[in-house]
Amino acid sequence: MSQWSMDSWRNKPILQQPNYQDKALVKDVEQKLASYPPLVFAEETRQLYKQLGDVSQGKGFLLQGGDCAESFDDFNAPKIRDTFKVILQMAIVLTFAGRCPVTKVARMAGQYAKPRSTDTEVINGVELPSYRGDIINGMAFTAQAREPDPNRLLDAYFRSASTLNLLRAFAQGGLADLHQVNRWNMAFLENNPLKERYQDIADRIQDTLSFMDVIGINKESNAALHETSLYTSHEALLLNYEQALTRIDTLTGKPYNCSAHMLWIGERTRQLDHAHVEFFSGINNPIGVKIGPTMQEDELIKLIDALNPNNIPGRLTLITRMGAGMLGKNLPRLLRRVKQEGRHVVWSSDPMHGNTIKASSGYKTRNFDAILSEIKQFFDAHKAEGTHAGGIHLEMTGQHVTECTGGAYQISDADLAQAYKTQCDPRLNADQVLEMAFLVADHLKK
Ligand SMILES: O=C[C@H](O)[C@H](O)COP(=O)(O)O
Ligand SMILES: C=C(OP(=O)(O)O)C(=O)O
Repeated sequence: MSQWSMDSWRNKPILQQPNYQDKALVKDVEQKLASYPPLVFAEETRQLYKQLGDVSQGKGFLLQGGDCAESFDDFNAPKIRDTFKVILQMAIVLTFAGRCPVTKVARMAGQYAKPRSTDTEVINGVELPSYRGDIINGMAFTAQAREPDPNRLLDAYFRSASTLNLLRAFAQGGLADLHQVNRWNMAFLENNPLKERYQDIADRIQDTLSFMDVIGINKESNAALHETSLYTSHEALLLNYEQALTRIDTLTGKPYNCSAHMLWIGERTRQLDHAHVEFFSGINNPIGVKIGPTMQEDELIKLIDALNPNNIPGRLTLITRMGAGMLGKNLPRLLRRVKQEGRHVVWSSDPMHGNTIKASSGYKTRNFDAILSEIKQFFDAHKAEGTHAGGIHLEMTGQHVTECTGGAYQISDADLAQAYKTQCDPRLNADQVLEMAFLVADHLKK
């Protein structure tokens, strides 16, 4: 077996990569990125690793969510703030109603690259390269926009740094203060049928805080009451970007990817003998891998062993994305085998990617009932197999979009056009996320 090195992935087959014209510019950009400061610190990554270790042992729940693809144009504070608040709000419902510690991981500050089903897109007889995320090319349907541009790697780095900076400020600077729980996205809650249920949780938290204050436990003595930890993650598709941001940690002497705390390998790039598995086998961050319905038991064990040969709890999260119609047949056999073989993993459910359909109006959408059904089946399968349903992975936004049909407001195919803003796949809006949070909390409590 050949030795792992930071660039040993370059000798392996690789899928879903842009074909840049100017190869010299790519090298130049990679060198610049490698000389820039890391975005996260390895020690933070180890804290997340430890928390995920607890989750894999049944002591906690992973909430991972954010945009399908972050956008260079729609890059502003309100958008970052609103998604941050929806994540907090969902975490509060899960923690309080579900009585379960929640580890929060945002699909933010780097979620810029998209694998695609086809290399090209045809509109009115014109064929152009597919849009692959703002780190690669532009969405506009012109030959110029669709040409992959290496300078976009630098733009993505600076935007990620800036997003992360604001997330850290929100997490530690007071916005996550539990005393503010009533003010997190209350505007959108105003007409929400679940408002009373959320309000009840918020009131109970306020009561608890008042009581704790009386007995001397307050935000001066306990940081957990006014700060939170929010980790970042993205699909690590562009390995030259990930390599450039991989650094040897001075405390441990080991390589850590410092573009985000957690990275995941997508369903389309997780082949055992390919570049993505090679690269992440040598990186020390917690890693996720997407698992679709065709995954076979033997293949899964080999993949687990390639990415977590020492079977360390917290290292590997298996994010299943099977589709509501496929999960019942395919998840239980995988749960059974992984349990039999004694492998430590976090099982998380992505109920989005297996449920994408084309609406009659032509939009790519996902039906809320199908999403809920996949989650419900995920919990039921774990219960039946005696394994821990450890997390949820959502494409969602804090904004008022109409991208997924159904939910309390019964968004129909015809409504999709009202606010369909995603760069690629349909996201849950803040109302739909809250509705889902209560459902998940009910399962967690059970
Ligand atoms: O988010 C995941 C993929 O990038 C996305 O589902 C691919 O979409 P496509 O099938 O339209 O290419
Ligand atoms: C591309 C993604 O998912 P998958 O690999 O499961 O298709 C994603 O989560 O953005």
